[in-house]
Amino acid sequence: MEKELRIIISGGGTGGHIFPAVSIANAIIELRPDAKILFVGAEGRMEMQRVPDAGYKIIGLPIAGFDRKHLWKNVAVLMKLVRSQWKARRIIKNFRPQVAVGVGGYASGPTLKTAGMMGVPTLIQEQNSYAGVTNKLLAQKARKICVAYEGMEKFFPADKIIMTGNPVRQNLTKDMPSKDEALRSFHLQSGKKTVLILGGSLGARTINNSLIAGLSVIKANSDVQFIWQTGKFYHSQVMEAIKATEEQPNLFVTDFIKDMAAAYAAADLVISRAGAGSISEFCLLNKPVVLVPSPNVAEDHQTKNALALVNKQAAIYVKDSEAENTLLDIALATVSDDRKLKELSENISKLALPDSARIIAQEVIKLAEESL
Ligand SMILES: CC(=O)N[C@H]1[C@@H](OP(=O)(O)OP(=O)(O)OC[C@H]2O[C@@H](n3ccc(=O)[nH]c3=O)[C@H](O)[C@@H]2O)O[C@H](CO)[C@@H](O)[C@@H]1O
Repeated sequence: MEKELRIIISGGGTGGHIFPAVSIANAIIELRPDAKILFVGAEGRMEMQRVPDAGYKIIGLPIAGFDRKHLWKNVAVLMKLVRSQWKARRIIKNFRPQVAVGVGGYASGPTLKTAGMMGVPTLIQEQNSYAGVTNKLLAQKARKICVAYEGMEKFFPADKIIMTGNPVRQNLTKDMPSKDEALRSFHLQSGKKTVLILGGSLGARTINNSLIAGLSVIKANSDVQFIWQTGKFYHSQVMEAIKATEEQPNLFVTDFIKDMAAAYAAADLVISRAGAGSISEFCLLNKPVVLVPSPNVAEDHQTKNALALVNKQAAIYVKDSEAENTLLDIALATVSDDRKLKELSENISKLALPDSARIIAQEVIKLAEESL
């Protein structure tokens, strides 16, 4: 009889780390339905809700990020780090995984470091074109490093790197509803052009402000409708602004979209930040997109993510600082230009890397079996 596989997956903080993790877990279960998977996240962060939503168990560590502005506050952060390592040690002792997978974000640091110290092989997945601090630290001990962009030898030992692309949640490619069904679920009309507005998993201030500034234009263009994801932080501000303009029948507004398959099925055009996970989804689903990279991320990596597409005429680029003046006009002109939509869709489809989750899952299972 095959011995039971036991795998820890750790990381989170934003959807960009959580959803690839869920997708890897699903692919492992597809290949080995008997595998036991345990997630380890950070208390109070998004993964503590999204991972159970996806049907997996998660335990939280009391970890927090370093405060670069108020250095004195980091004494408490260091204490939390030590407590997290103890907790990670207990989790690993009880669960006895054969492999630990890190997807970046706070929790993967103490979990994978402790796993490595306890002799458990580790694999990390880096989603971006610029490696995160945690993954760079964990790379020395990791057995395999799965990446989505060329040139990652700058950050990681070349012999450990495997080019896999970013895993995308399986339901986005398998169970897409029809466009009409999708539109109905957002209480929007069929037969109208639809723009999906995404601010990454947390929402984007600039994108929200650009749309708020254009509310009267949106109202006047009643032949175009919008699905607008504001992010939790900005939701009430956006709702207030909309209320002030009275009725807006061509808008569906929400803080977070759970059913992204429906959102993509409904959309003729997407406006979005340039997070690595979102970009992988646009490529796989051949979605025409206007990208507004966040300027507030390490090494400006979203601009690099975006330019990889823009340089191949596979996306439209709007600079964050220019969005308030130009974003809505560009989106409205693009969504009514069928030739342009087709060209963007064809070009972006060429950049898709399907099968990413399955390839990573195979590597994870291989490592686990080696230590059975
Ligand atoms: C501000 C910040 O630190 N952003 C980083 C974060 O982005 P962020 O967390 O925004 O991540 P991504 O753009 O990579 O992915 C967002 C994910 O959330 C999903 N989604 C989004 C909105 C919604 O309402 N519902 C929903 O399910 C998308 O389908 C996608 O799967 O991680 C990415 C991957 O490491 C990085 O490239 C980004 O720079």
